[in-house]
Amino acid sequence: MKKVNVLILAGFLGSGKTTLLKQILQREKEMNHKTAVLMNELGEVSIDSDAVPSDVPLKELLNGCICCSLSDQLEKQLWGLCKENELDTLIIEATGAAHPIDVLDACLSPYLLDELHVAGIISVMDAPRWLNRDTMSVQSKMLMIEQIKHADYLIWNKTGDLKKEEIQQLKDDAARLNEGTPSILTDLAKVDLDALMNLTRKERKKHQSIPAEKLKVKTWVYPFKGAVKKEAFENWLREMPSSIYRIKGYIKLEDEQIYLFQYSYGLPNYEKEFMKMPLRLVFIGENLDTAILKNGLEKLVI
Ligand SMILES: Nc1nc2c(ncn2[C@@H]2O[C@H](COP(=O)(O)OP(=O)(O)OP(=O)(O)O)[C@@H](O)[C@H]2O)c(=O)[nH]1
Repeated sequence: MKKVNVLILAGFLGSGKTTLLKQILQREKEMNHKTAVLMNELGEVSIDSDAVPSDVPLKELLNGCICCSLSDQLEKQLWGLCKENELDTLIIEATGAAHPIDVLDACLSPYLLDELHVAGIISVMDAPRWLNRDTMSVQSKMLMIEQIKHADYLIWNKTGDLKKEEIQQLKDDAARLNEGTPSILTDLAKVDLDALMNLTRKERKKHQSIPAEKLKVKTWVYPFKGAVKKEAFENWLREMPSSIYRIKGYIKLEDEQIYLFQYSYGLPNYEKEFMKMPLRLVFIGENLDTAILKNGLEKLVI
């Protein structure tokens, strides 16, 4: 029986996994491959699913991490996707807080052995965040190290504005932490998709699990009552603690237009949204002081 080729997309919050996923889906469509996506988000609200075209079978696991609290559900959902569709390829986008080996373990369950061929783990790393990782908690740093160590293909993303020494540092870190693994430096997760799809999974190395309770990454959703002024919002963002790793959701600006808003490692990004989406932002980070956040956000509403 033909097995479904599985790719696991890993990498810290906001590193560029969904940006890569969109390109893989486009390539698989051009190759006439039937592809499905299993997407996991830490928050209770799904935002990234909009990146998946409506003709691609999609299952979502929300409000937890597939490498720990949702691992049983991951097996069930994978089974369902394989049984309901005649798939060639299945892409799992893990949350940025997931340990890739724990996700791999769930895919290698005896229950799924006849269904899946796991091609490997692709880790997308936010290069500027990695270079400045000393501002992060020990656990988050450890998780990023694990995501690099266990990659079968390593993508240093967001490298466009880096200096020569920083590029060299990334190359040295890749060689030190995961010698011999293909690694590339890029922007907007642009990669040679043929090379990526011909991945070979390496021998498993011993891994260091990082339990969710130790990682302390939490999510919080803020529903907006109205539009906000972009300038005031961006001033507020600049004052935000660095332990807020990621924000995503829908926001209305003073032009009364709704935008898909994304924020990761200091960079805000707005994309016009033409559907009437609920105005809310998902915050993901450590030590979220939701009272202070709420107070600041309320003041922004026009
Ligand atoms: N400046 C810059 N922004 C990028 C690059 N790649 C991705 N982004 C932006 O970074 C933000 C996060 O990208 P995503 O692809 O959603 O990241 P992700 O890893 O899927 O995020 P989570 O699923 O929340 O962990 C988005 O606003 C992207 O447009 C890049 O190379 N440079």
